[in-house]
Amino acid sequence: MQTLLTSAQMRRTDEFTIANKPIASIDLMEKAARAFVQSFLRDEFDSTKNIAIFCGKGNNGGDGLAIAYLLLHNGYENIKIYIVNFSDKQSDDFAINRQRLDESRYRKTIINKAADLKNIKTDIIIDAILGSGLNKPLTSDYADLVKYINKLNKKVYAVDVPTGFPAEGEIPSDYNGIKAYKTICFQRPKINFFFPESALATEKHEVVAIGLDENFIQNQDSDFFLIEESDIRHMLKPRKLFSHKGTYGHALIIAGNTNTMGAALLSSMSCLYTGAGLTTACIPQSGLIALNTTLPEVIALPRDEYRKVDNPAKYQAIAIGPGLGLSAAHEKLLENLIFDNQPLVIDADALNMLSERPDLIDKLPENSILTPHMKEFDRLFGEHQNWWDRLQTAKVKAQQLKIVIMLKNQFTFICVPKGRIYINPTGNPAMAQGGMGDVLTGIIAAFLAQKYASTDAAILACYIHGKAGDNLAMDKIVVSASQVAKQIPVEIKHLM
Ligand SMILES: NC(=O)C1=CN([C@@H]2O[C@H](COP(=O)(O)OP(=O)(O)OC[C@H]3O[C@@H](n4cnc5c(N)ncnc54)[C@H](OP(=O)(O)O)[C@@H]3O)[C@@H](O)[C@H]2O)[C@@H](O)CC1
Ligand SMILES: Nc1ncnc2c1ncn2[C@@H]1O[C@H](COP(=O)(O)OP(=O)(O)O)[C@@H](O)[C@H]1O
Repeated sequence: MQTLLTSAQMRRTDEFTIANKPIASIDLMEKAARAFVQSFLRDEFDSTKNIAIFCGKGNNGGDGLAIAYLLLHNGYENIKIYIVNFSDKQSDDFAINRQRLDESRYRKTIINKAADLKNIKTDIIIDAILGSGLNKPLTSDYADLVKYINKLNKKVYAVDVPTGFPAEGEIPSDYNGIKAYKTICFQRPKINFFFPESALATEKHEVVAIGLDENFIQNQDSDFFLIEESDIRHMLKPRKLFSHKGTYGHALIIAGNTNTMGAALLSSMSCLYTGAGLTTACIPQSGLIALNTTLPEVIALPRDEYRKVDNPAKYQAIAIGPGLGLSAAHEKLLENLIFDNQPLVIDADALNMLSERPDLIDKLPENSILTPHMKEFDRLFGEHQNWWDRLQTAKVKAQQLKIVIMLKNQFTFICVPKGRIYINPTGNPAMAQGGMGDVLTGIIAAFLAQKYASTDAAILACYIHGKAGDNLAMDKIVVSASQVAKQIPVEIKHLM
């Protein structure tokens, strides 16, 4: 897991690295600039392009100057350097890089106020005005300059963080910072890059290592952790010699209705393909033929007037919700399951019924897993105006109720009872299609059936679900939920 840090913690890491490694502050800046340029050159290899580099007077601007220097040395002739002179202060390393530039033949333009800028002709912009030192919203000249740059509608590469974008905390809905095409950030992604609102500031980000002390970073106190493939490889348990279906547990999927039988099929299919020893689908009578013909391996349990799961203890995992439909009978079924006090996976309509019965929320069995998307989450726990606040609520609820909350999105946040938030990096917009969440629910149930702890099951399921989607999307514009389900055993095999 990568520990993710706030700007203040990054600054401390910076200081610690300089104090404890044989590297001076200016050399760290040089390393950052080199790492930026390496990544930039992979995208922009045409050295005849016009590049405008805007540099503030802090360390972000210092990076910008070093980047300009390196690009010029790489044969990029058409570089214009703009020094944003809106403050009397300058950082030491900015000053050193500025002096180096002053002593060279390279020219620069000083901008004393936003209105100084007129008729800039450029193909590409590098934004090094303000970085992680941002400590208030952009106003006056900074706001005007950024507005001007955004209006040029050019490809903007941001250094470390787009100017005006808060690295953590609430992202204002009226965000007025730089709108970058790509942000190349140092050592760790900013926490806020994982929120949907970050699309206002950057289309994508790439993290480049600059030699900061990894031990120091990993040992910082943080709630945020980015899941890595190596974690998944460590967590997965191989199937054992002499094992049999009983070894891998029995999962019960309570799902489907007359018009939504597909949801039950998708969840059951992914449960089967994730390796549960036995999968039983509790479905409406009307779905029996569909189940028996499409998934002959799955046991059918008709749900007519079904109000109670007989002997729930015989299942190692119970998931309820996909395509279930809302009814008094289903609500009773959910209530009874909650009173049975066995951990549950609760998705879709089961979440919607739960939001109508707040009395049941407090009674959720410990280690249950809730898988809401944004709207389901807000129905359960109240409206939120932004993702930062929503995530804070999810974190608190997961701790209070001792459950796992998977707040689904492009980057899903997995909030666990210990107060940690795991961020899943896999998945892509080709997966934005109905049924994808049903598949996720089946995968979670299968991992629980195989006796993975709730937190591990949630992390594994989310990562592998997204990874399957990523690999399938390499040559497809859209990936269907059943394709993802069928890809799961292939992904698990690759990861083992
Ligand atoms: N740690 C790392 O990994 C490494 C970091 N490096 C680089 O350093 C960057 C951080 O640099 P930094 O700390 O000097 O701050 P930076 O963003 O340049 O701002 C300068 C000053 O602007 C001011 N200011 C803030 N907000 C404002 C506003 N809205 N409107 C007006 N003014 C505002 C504020 O000054 P103040 O208001 O406090 O006087 C602030 O101090 C980081 O992003 C990365 O690029 C690498 O070089 C090496 C490794
Ligand atoms: N753009 C995307 N990038 C990554 N994952 C996505 C994207 N869109 C959807 N997904 C994933 O697909 C699933 C959708 O869940 P959900 O909205 O409950 O779907 P459904 O109810 O149709 O089954 C989630 O796991 C989500 O993370």
